[in-house]
Amino acid sequence: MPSLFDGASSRIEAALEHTTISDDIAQQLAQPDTALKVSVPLRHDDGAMKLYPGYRVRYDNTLGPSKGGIRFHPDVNADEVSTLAFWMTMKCAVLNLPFGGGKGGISIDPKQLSPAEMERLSRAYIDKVADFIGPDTDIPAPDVNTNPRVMGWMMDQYRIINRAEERAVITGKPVEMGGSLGRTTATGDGAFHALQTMMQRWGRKAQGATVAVQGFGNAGQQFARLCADAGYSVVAVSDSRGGIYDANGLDLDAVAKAKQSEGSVTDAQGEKLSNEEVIALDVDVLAPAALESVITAENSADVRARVIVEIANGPVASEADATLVNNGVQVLPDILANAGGVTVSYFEWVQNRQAWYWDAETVAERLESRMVDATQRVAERANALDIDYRTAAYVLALEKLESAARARGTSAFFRDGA
Ligand SMILES: NC(=O)C1=CN([C@@H]2O[C@H](COP(=O)(O)OP(=O)(O)OC[C@H]3O[C@@H](n4cnc5c(N)ncnc54)[C@H](OP(=O)(O)O)[C@@H]3O)[C@@H](O)[C@H]2O)C=CC1
Ligand SMILES: O=C(O)CCC(=O)C(=O)O
Repeated sequence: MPSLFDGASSRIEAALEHTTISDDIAQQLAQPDTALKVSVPLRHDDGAMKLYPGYRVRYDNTLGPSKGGIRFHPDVNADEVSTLAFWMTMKCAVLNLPFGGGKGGISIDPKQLSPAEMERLSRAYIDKVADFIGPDTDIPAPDVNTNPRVMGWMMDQYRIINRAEERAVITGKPVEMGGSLGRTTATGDGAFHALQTMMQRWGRKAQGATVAVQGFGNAGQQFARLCADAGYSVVAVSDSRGGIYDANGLDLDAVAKAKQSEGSVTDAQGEKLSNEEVIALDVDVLAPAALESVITAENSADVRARVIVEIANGPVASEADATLVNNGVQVLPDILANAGGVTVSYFEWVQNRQAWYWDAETVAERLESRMVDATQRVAERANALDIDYRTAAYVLALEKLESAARARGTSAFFRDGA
């Protein structure tokens, strides 16, 4: 099996077959521009001191400062962080955001930490990466197992180190600290706009269409709620402990309550099923909203959904692409479908720099407009070239990056006006 990174970058090769741009850009994107590995010290509540591996990668800065979340998870490693930073590069390019791609993380199980340990860990991470990040160089944000509270601690630590408040250094902060309204729901909101835009193009109706969502966190939960409100029937949801199913549609308020009070969706009413079974459900829309590579060469033929909305980053391994395309499964790719989060992060950065804050309606309208525009551009390019949506999104991203690299003129690949 190829590494996560090799699998991800193979999509560039596929896209280059459908565009006339120089493959110099593929060379430029073959590895991260800068990668930092640190040891993050944490004094546990019982007095024990342990060191955890931490990472921050600035993948490519052609379009602007690198941008991307910070993940706390036991599986975080250098290959994963680089891959996530690569996807951020492509995502920001598809959305026409003035950012390159970055990502960070710590290899740790945050579920074993008290709130005080989480705060010390978040501050210790910033102690290690403070010289590497900045509002004009690299701007972190939340990802799996990190949230506005963690971003607030991190921004505060950056203030302590620099002896100056710098709100635009981190996005996804609490609103009280300069966070944008609408950032918490933005990833789910954006995925929903991408789906609705495509449904309209296909002439398909939401009413009664069935949806399964794997992952009931920040992004998955909001997407599920919007789908239910729009008339879809959300028949299955899952989290790290497994899933639940109801052919008549789940009561999402009850599911959220069970998740909040008991820690898992599996504590709500519904037939129990495994995460593997969620992937194979006969539904109209499958939304993987948890981790990478849940649809692989092994299980891709089991997918019965008509549409996959990639809310997670990299939920479909590259080896599964061909089977899904051949089986007529329409995949709305991660670098489009989950771009709502970074888009509102961009809005937050703009608001921080102007010290001028937008109301919730303005954020929502601008997010919808950007998501609809990007989805239409991807769909139109896919139709024009008779290719799948993922390849079309990569074509758009590569063209954007290539023309920016040429305009910049500083890249080794584009010297002398070549
Ligand atoms: N937050 C954001 O703004 C953005 C997030 N994304 C991507 O969306 C995905 C989810 O992120 P986010 O919602 O923020 O993260 P959260 O930490 O809020 O939620 C993650 C969810 O995934 C579940 N999960 C973890 N492992 C598994 C597993 N093995 N099988 C099934 N479910 C699992 C978790 O379960 P449990 O609750 O039990 O831990 C949780 O419900 C990630 O891929 C992330 O990179 C993409 C763009 C932006
Ligand atoms: O909001 C951001 O800057 C990045 C969010 C993120 O990590 C992602 O889109 O995967």
